[in-house]
Amino acid sequence: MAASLGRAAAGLLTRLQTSAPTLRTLLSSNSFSQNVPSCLWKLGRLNHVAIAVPDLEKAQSLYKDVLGAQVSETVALPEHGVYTVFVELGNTKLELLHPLGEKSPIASFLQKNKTGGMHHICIEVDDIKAAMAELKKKKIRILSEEPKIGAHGKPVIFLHPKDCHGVLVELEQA
Ligand SMILES: C[C@@H](C(=O)O)C(=O)SCCNC(=O)CCNC(=O)[C@H](O)C(C)(C)COP(=O)(O)OP(=O)(O)OC[C@H]1O[C@@H](n2cnc3c(N)ncnc32)[C@H](O)[C@@H]1OP(=O)(O)O
Repeated sequence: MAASLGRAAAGLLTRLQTSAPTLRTLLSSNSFSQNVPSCLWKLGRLNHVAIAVPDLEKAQSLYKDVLGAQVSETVALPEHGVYTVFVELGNTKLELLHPLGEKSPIASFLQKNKTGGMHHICIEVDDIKAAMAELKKKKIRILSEEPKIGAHGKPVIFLHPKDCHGVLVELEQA
């Protein structure tokens, strides 16, 4: 009786020793980690790429008349200090931006980039408040205390370009 108990205990010990690395492999394998959310919010699709332009009519005409894209009317967004025009591209959009008012956030950008240039990218998120909380913890500077309502009538925030490898990043609640 004692001998058979001893043999069973030894067998169990052997199985435990071999199962620990197996468990580690399983835990680190893709099939396992893909099902474990790393945070409470998720990035979605690229909503738009924004281009600051010194002459909105000329830029509109380039995309509409020369490149044949579908181009929206000009919309003034005084709370953002910009005029916007959207260019439909099928898989995403371009947002043409032009300064509105004396305190426009794109004025100094256009002073440095006289002929215009890529100003920001906008990526959708499923939970902007959760994104803000986590990004703050990770010391990414958010350029407003609270989300603002963006060009699509949805809450948006901007992340400092110096914390995003030189690119101004807008996050929009999907
Ligand atoms: C309607 C809405 C929507 O789509 O829903 C919109 O588009 S609103 C679109 C307009 N709104 C926004 O952009 C809101 C968020 N933007 C901001 O808060 C500001 O523009 C900042 C990004 C903080 C820049 O502020 P400001 O122009 O006063 O500072 P600054 O000229 O001294 O720039 C500080 C440093 O950041 C760099 N920097 C400035 N703007 C940049 C940009 N767009 N992309 C990459 N780098 C940029 C400068 O070169 C400089 O680097 P160096 O020190 O190395 O020279």
